[in-house]
Amino acid sequence: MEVLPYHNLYVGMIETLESIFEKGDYSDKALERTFKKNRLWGSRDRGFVAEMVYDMVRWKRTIDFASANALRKRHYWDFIAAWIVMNDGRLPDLEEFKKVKAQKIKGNYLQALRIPAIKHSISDELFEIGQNELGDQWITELEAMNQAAPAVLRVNTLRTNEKELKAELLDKEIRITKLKRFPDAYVLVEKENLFLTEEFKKGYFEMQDANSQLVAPFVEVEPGMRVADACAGAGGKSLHLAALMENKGNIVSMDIHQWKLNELKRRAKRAGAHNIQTKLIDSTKVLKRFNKSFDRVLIDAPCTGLGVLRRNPDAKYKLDKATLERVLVEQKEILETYSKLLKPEGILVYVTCSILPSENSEQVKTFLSNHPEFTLLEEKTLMPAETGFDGFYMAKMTKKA
Ligand SMILES: C[S@@+](CC[C@H](N)C(=O)[O-])C[C@H]1O[C@@H](n2cnc3c(N)ncnc32)[C@H](O)[C@@H]1O
Repeated sequence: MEVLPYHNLYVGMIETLESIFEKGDYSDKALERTFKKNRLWGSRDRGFVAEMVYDMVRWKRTIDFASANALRKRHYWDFIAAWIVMNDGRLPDLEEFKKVKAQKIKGNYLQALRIPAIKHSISDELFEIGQNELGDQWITELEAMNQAAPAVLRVNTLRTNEKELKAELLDKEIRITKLKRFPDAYVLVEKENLFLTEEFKKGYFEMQDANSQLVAPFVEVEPGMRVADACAGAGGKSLHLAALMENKGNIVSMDIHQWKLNELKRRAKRAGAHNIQTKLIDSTKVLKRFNKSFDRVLIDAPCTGLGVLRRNPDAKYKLDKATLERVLVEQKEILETYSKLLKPEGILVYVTCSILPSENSEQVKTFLSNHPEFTLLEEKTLMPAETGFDGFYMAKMTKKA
């Protein structure tokens, strides 16, 4: 690991970690604030701080153990030192690192490796949940999800095409390579902040994990159809559906939060997606008029997010059994409620970004046993370790005439 020696970088790092660990801020937002405050940092400085912060969030529990609970004592310098020592890095020659006992840290770290939940930096409760549902596979998946996620983009075919986007980005020395088996997915070769590019502002692409890009094609939409995106959030899937439908037909993007739908509208405008209409679901009554009116219903259900821990490592310490129980009830209700919107012979797709069978195949099995008018057409579980991308589950069902 390359370790930069400048004192101010560590001060910024500590401020960022405090706001993440103590105030519960999102890592990207906390980093953004730190960078705004330190405008003189160059790209190498920013890259170093960002990578350290993301890694330390990912390995928080392991580092805390190796540093003899530095975090609990709010000894952030010791916490950072432990991370550097664990990675065989050279501690910078700074006053705050002078008293660090590297041998002690290494000894603690060896001990940490013998306790699975600490080794994989996850809460005991969540470790147990995964093990109960996935057995030995859980460790393999945890190992995969403790890696940094690749940056993947989806070319927005409503605005541009592969050739044009590639050429424009290359002009700025940004290289992307095509991912086989994913029609519009490209992976970023070197780290870059793509959100700052002119091409992003023009709506030429969206950042979207490769497996997530398999959801909209799974819905089998066609131009001119009427489609409900029942849990649309900020619209990742709605935008992709609009592109596949070539802006023809009608997508109703629903959510229980207006602020998410506002963000969706903003993104749709940028992406040139004109066939999306948003609908706030503030009571199930508003859904009555939509009964049996859609050719396709996509339910991208709220879930534990256990397939996307790479992007959201903080969840490893926050998710618990009570959250899982609550989410299971919500998913069941959402399936009941929104499946009513489907026309006979239409297609209903249930999706989560979790890898737990209880949120996935078991939910679908229960739904099908209560609804003999539906039949299962296809089911896919995408595991992070096998695919190299985020974990997803999708089930395709149809309703008899
Ligand atoms: C997995 S996220 C959706 C992500 C989104 N489809 C995307 O591709 O960006 C689940 C969404 O379901 C919404 N939600 C939760 N309960 C809901 C309900 N009863 N009806 C509609 N949406 C709901 C949440 O607000 C959240 O935005």
